[in-house]
Amino acid sequence: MSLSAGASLLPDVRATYSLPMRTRFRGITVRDGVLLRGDAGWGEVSPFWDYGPAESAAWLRCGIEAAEEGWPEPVRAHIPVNVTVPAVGPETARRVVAESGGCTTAKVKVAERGQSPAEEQERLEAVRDALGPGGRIRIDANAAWDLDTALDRLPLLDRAAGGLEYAEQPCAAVEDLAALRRRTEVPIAADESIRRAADPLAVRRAGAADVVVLKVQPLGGVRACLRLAEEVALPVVVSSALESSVGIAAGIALAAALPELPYACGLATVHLLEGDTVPEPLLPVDGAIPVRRPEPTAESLAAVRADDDVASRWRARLAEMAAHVGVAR
Ligand SMILES: O=C(O)CCC(=O)C1=CC=C[C@@H](O)[C@@H]1C(=O)O
Ligand SMILES: [Mg+2]
Repeated sequence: MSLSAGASLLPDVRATYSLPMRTRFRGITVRDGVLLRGDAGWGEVSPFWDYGPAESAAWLRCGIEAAEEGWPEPVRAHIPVNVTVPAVGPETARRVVAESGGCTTAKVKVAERGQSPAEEQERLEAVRDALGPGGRIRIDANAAWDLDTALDRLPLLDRAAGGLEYAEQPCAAVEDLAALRRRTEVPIAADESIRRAADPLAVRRAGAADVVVLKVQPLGGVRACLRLAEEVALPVVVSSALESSVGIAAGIALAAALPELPYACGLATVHLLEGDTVPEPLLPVDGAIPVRRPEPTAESLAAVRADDDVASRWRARLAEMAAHVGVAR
């Protein structure tokens, strides 16, 4: 089945998976999605449920690229990755770092609703303690702070962490990121301002970031991200959208194909799931994930199969996304 030959068709939908999260993350406790299979291999399509059909269309394009076209040649064999520390208490944070598979960079979630600044500081102190002085710590506030709160919090969290590598999306608005960047020593990374923006290049024009975070599914696939990386001309961190290993493989393919990769990537998130779609998950060893493309098996898919209700919701959703992308089912 080929996309270039006449009418475009959706690759075979082979499975709908559903996996509990080990810790609540981004407000979700279960991750689910569909797996496509085409001539080039397996692809994952797993937009979060709060994304509508238009925004989710990019996620489908990424899955179709994986299944039908495959990815550009890698220029490296291993991708250094960060351990992702959810908004947990200090003891759990310490354990997450210790069980990360040798990661020396940690990305720590902050600005969780209902948590105090003191809890964030304790989490960062625990992560620094677990990583040691040579480790790197970045935080992600998911656009939750206004400019004044960010100006207030950043120096405190920078101190608690013993130095921050960068702060990811501290504020929502590009102008606020730019204003903050002018007034703080901590480098700024843009995530939502890239993946959920009508104009991802606005970040560059405004001088709003030192680093951009690229996620292959929300940005429409590996090739679309390579083009964007070239246009935006800032250092790139490839991060996951909490996919199973089939989807993580697309992020790994992007990280492997980028001409420069100066930072650890946020692709070690299979740890956050209770199980995986493949028998050999894409997890770090000595702080890096090897560049490979794991394949599901009948057994691995059976173990994570979504129930009929979830599967039928995904069928309906996929039909809406396919209509946006212009592929027939
Ligand atoms: O970057 C990482 O280390 C892991 C991925 C990650 O943090 C995220 C994945 C998907 C949705 C987000 O809430 C979150 C992020 O904002 O970066
Ligand atoms: Mg982020």
